[in-house]
Amino acid sequence: MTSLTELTSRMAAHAALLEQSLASRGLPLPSFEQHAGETFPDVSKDAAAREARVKLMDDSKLLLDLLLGPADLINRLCQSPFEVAAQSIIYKFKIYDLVPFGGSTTYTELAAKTGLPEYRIRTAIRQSALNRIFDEPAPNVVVHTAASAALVHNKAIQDWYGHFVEEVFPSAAKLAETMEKYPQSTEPNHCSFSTAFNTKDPIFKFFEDNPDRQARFFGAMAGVGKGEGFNLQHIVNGYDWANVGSGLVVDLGGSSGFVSIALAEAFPELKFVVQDYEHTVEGGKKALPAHLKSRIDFSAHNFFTPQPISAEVYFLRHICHDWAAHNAVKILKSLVPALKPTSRIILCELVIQPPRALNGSHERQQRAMEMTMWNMVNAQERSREEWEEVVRLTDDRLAILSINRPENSWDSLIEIGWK
Ligand SMILES: C[S@@+](CC[C@H](N)C(=O)[O-])C[C@H]1O[C@@H](n2cnc3c(N)ncnc32)[C@H](O)[C@@H]1O
Repeated sequence: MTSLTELTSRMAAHAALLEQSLASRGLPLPSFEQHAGETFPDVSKDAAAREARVKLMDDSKLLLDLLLGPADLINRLCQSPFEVAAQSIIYKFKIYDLVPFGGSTTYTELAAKTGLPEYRIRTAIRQSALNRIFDEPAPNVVVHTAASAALVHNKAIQDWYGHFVEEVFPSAAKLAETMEKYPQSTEPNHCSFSTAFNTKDPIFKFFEDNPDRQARFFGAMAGVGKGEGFNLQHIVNGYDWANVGSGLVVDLGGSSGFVSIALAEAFPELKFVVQDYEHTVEGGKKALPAHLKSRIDFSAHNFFTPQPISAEVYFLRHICHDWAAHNAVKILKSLVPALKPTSRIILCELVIQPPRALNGSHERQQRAMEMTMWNMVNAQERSREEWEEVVRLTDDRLAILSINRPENSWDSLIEIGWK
């Protein structure tokens, strides 16, 4: 049993600590006012304040759940699809572009511009405002909040949001139906995404044939790298890249090459080849900054076929989690003949923890990633033991040499080499 007064006293102490840290750094109080920033004021350099913020998030969720009680908690959870459904209207009709930043509009004007009935627009925006995306400060007056403004000003957030409301959301609704149809399948196209989009292709092939969706997906993936947990600096600082010297890094399924770019900027000796589907590497090549052209190359390569390049490091970020074990093993097996005695395979992936081993926000992120892999690709995130099993099935001469999760990183760097 939890005492509400004890819980809220603990929260008050953490809130005071956090506010002191903000004040001592000259940072503003957190706000959703439209001119406020996109992220919580940066207290990342103050470990106690960071910890207080995480504890407050966990405690405020606990407080809300306790105050709801079991039956109302279920009721509220079951209403949550409507929260995303409202966002799908906002995305489809680009309502964020129709509200002037710094000014206001009306439901009447939004109805005229979108061709939707005024009462429908009003319902969608009032639902969304409960999540602080748009606000109605006076009747029939609609303004941006900092969150809705982020959808206008930050393309990566917009792409991430679009991918979720248009692809993840309809897929999630098909999960139980898909599991009933293919209860034991590990095929990549037996997933709720394939059911929702009525395709026999795995998602990446589907995207390859739908360039607009693919561009949005890559925008979304690049955006993920900008959040604190998936910040690319964790990769830059989380492995001894300097020790690779002027060696070659092959970035398998490297998309537009954004990880290789971050590493190349930090380690001027390293060289890279980014491998992915043809459209993808063509796009990456075109967008590559001129000063990196001599050190980052792109080549189309299917990672299920034998690796043609001999390199010091084969780097795979968020690749094996897209595939069931037998396919993850196939991807790694295709590297084995190319491995030199000193070569390393580095996986940048989550290492799933049991319940309550992490703080609530971190655990929520892990569970969301597990659900994403299940829904979108019929694959899975893995625990340490499950990663060890993938390596053992690849080649029993290989082993995990180290696993490093940099502080505040969601991903770990899993280093694999010869025993
Ligand atoms: C989840 S994304 C990860 C992208 C990037 N590594 C990152 O960290 O965000 C998976 C990538 O694998 C690529 N991919 C999927 N199947 C592939 C295949 N058979 N051969 C090469 N690349 C593939 C996709 O095009 C996509 O860029």
